[in-house]
Amino acid sequence: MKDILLGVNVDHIATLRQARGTTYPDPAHAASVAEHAGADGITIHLREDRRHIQDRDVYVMKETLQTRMNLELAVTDEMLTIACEVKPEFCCLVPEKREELTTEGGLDVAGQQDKINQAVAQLAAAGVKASLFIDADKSQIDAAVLSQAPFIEIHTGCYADAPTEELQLQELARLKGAIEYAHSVGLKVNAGHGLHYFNVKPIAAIPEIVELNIGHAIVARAAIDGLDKAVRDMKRLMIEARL
Ligand SMILES: CC(=O)[C@@H](O)[C@H](O)COP(=O)(O)O
Ligand SMILES: NCC(=O)COP(=O)(O)O
Repeated sequence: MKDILLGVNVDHIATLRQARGTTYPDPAHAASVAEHAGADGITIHLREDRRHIQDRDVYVMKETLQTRMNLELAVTDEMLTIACEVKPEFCCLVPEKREELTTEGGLDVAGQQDKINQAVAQLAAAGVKASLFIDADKSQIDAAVLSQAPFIEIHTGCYADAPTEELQLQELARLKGAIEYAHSVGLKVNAGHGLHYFNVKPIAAIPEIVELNIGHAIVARAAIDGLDKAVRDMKRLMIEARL
């Protein structure tokens, strides 16, 4: 059986922190817990609007991660400068829209080939392996090969969000075809977005996938699984205060 890696995305821990402007919960702390639980890497997305991960988090995690950082970034001068300074092991280039709830689609590599080629070369010169977050589309895969990025991450959102089982099976077949093709042309293939406890298995079974990046479902599960202890701890403190 071939190994598959899990990259845990801790953006959603930072979302909770930013909602109140507190210092907790700390994504670096969450990353450490995830690593102790077996995460093979930590994914963070420094969005241009800084809605969750902050610059400071990136620099702190560069010092504290025991595994490796996969830093997701938009293809802008500001972000590429940060990536070249931080030098994460991987940098995943993603599309970004300010008003989106989450990353809605893959990066259009074919439509901005020169810009992506330059970004991949800039990262490579800094010793950072680039990954391109793309849809399961042959023309985007071919463009990724042209860019010389060693990795792609296939966006699994269309599969995860498919409204019926039939459409989900169609999406799964499309993902499998694209992943097989990408692997055959020499790319290392990761996948992720929208994966959760009830839809991950058919994706994890695709043998060419190196790593899955999963965040929202894991953080949501952690909140529910940890709630019992969290309530007990608070109640105990309150009772202790009256003793
Ligand atoms: C590119 C990607 O899929 C992740 O960065 C994911 O989007 C993280 O969550 P947000 O979309 O909430 O930033
Ligand atoms: N690149 C996908 C990712 O990092 C995690 O996405 P999600 O599980 O939070 O939807």
